[in-house]
Amino acid sequence: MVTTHSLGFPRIGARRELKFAQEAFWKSQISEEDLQITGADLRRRHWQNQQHLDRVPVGDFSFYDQVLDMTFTLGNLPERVSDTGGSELDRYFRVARGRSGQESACCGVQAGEMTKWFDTNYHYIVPEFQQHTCFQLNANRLIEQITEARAQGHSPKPVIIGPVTYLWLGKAKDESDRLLLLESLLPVYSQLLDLLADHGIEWVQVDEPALVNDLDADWRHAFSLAYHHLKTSAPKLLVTTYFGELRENLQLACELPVAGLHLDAISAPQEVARVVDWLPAHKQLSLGVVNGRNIWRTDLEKTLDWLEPVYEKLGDRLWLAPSCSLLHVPVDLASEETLDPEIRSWLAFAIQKLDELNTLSTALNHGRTAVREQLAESAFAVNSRETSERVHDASVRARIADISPVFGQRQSPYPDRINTQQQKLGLPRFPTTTIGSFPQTRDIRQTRLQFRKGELTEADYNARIREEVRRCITEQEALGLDVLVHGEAERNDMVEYFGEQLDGYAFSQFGWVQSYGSRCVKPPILFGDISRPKAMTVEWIRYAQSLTEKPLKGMLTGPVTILNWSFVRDDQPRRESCLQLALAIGEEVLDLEAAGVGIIQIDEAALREGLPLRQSDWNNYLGWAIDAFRIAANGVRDETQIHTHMCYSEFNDIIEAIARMDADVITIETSRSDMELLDAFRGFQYPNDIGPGVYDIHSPNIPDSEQIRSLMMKAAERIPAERLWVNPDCGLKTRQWEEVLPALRSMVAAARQLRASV
Ligand SMILES: Nc1nc2c(c(=O)[nH]1)N[C@@H](CNc1ccc(C(=O)N[C@@H](CCC(=O)N[C@@H](CCC(=O)N[C@@H](CCC(=O)O)C(=O)O)C(=O)O)C(=O)O)cc1)CN2
Ligand code: MET
Ligand SMILES: [Zn+2]
Repeated sequence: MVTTHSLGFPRIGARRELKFAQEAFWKSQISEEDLQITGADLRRRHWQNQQHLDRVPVGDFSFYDQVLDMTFTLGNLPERVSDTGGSELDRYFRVARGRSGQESACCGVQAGEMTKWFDTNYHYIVPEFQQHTCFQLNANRLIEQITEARAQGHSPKPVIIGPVTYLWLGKAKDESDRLLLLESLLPVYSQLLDLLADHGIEWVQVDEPALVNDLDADWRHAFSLAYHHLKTSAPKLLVTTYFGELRENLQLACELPVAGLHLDAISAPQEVARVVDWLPAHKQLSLGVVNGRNIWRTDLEKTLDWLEPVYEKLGDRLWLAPSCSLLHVPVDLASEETLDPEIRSWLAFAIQKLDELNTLSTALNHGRTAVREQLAESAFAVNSRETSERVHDASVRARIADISPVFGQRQSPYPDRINTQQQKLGLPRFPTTTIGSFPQTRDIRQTRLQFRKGELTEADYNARIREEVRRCITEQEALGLDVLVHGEAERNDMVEYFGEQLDGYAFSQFGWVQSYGSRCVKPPILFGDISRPKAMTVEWIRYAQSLTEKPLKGMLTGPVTILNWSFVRDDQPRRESCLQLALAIGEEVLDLEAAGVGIIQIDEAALREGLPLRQSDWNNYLGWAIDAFRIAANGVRDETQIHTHMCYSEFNDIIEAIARMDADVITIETSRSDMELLDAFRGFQYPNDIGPGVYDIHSPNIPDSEQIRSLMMKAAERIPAERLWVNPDCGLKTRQWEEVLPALRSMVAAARQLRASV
């Protein structure tokens, strides 16, 4: 018999129950106990959703982030929170979100750095290390949840992040070599595993996705070392890898002295056969056969075609699971009532994916006839999608075939056109601007909800959003900002908003996926060839410009980001979909220009995140991704200034690609890294203008002007002052007006001081 399990389940809740509880707790509207009750309810429900599995994951639930949970389990709290009072949960959220000086009688606490979880849109809190970091086991959370799962009749399989990946994900704050900490980390893992054994745990899932990355000899050695150290522990270890191919680490992974290995058969299908051959006969092999990163139904028959021979070879040693944790997909398709029925029939969310898993295991255990109906349904859906006329659009294909290199070429090189732009715009030195969005207040979201429910007419909705745009312009003028934005009040999300307006896209009602903490996204579903039926943003931008004499920056999301933050087609290369998006956004850029918008920002927030995990695949990706941006952006006249924005980007290794975008101004995240990121720009002599983010918008901390000024001074050591802009790290939509106004006041004040002194 095959064993079924899952690597993790979405924790936010089908109706985002966790999000609402977290946010209420942070606002002191509910107690810690209330929040704990919501957590327990969600765990109960999610284990129920997974009850057909032979083993359910325990420890995948989190009040903020599973990496931060591991940091607490290992007693690796940053020193700055250790004596800040309150309960453990208070300290936990303090690392996650920071604490402002205003909030406590004492002092502010800086939030932990947040960064992307591999190539996903999930963000984790980066573990912090120092040369003398000591680890100390705190297993309460895990043990309690194991007890909880058992009491509910489940067979728990604790999930932890493995020691090597834990170090890999973190950062040494003192430049020491974090790998040296492995020696002191391993005894704590041993202790944890022993404790789990004492609690009768048979299998532990140890996540080691670092194995799908490029590893140097030291990191590879760390894997052998770690698992030789842990091999004497009592529970059996299932080392899980996902998100990519093992490649040169395949043998290493197979030879680790553990009882089982999980391979992501969706992103590494061609490695299945090799692993089946290599894996020593006493080990279990878990295969991730249902895609945990997208929402398409699995072609069950095709999967069985290759899986049955594997089962014949492995017999009981075979386990089946989704390719990775289901954290990256929405919970339940059954809630979706407004999706087009044809498109809906092509989809599977987390619960449906587990059903598919169940069908596959039944087919292996009892033969295909035992699940004849399910297989027929799957085949029907797959066929319907393959042959649907809604997927293919000949005119889009024709436009793609017409693309030529001139599409991506500005009329003149940057040094020439920047002069034209400066003459036209007349901006001061250190121009101030924002990244686009202003607070998405409860009021705006309620308004949108009412409109969606039909309680508000389109005219009324538009009037209310216009009011919000007006307020936003008034506030920016009062602040004295130099380049204004309309504030994005009309957008639910910077990607979903465009998805809703483009042909070739569908969108869900409840398809929420956690992005970080309590923040979720509803990735739109790119199912067919993309085209733009009509202008998407022009009316809003034109309206905003009509309210001010100051230059207004039009705001678009770029093709690469729309692609990376959508659920995308698996029936054509990503490159193809991206070029189609580029043509659509390019049309919008030209419409904005024609409407008299002199500055256009095209956000490519997710460009870096889409970078393949393996460096040898970068050039290919960067080639088409940067081409797509250029096609979208560069059809404008010299006097039109193109901005782009990227967040959480480590630029060092892709700076040349970024330069090739040829945007006139790039605004980037840097503040949490203390302008360190700018070293990339210094080394390469990045030619164009740069706005290094001067304050972290993800934290409620309000910066003072001195902090900002000193950051800008650091920036000026690296970039010529005349090329610097002053702006926050990212959009302000997640903040409150009460936070935004004083922060921007500090920012404008800092810019004025700089103009006087530098
Ligand atoms: N797609 C995407 N990925 C991204 C980012 C991004 O902006 N977009 N930014 C980076 C950081 N990630 C982020 C992800 C989400 C949010 C965010 O603010 N999300 C909102 C939801 C945005 C949204 O779609 N809102 C809808 C629906 C809002 C809603 O919840 N409505 C309520 C009713 C209103 C209420 O009572 O609040 C309901 O439907 O029940 C709208 O505005 O229309 C949230 O979680 O709160 C921010 C940053 C990286 N990845
Ligand atoms: N223009 C967008 C905003 O300001 C860019 C955000 S990047 C995640 O919200
Ligand atoms: Zn951003």
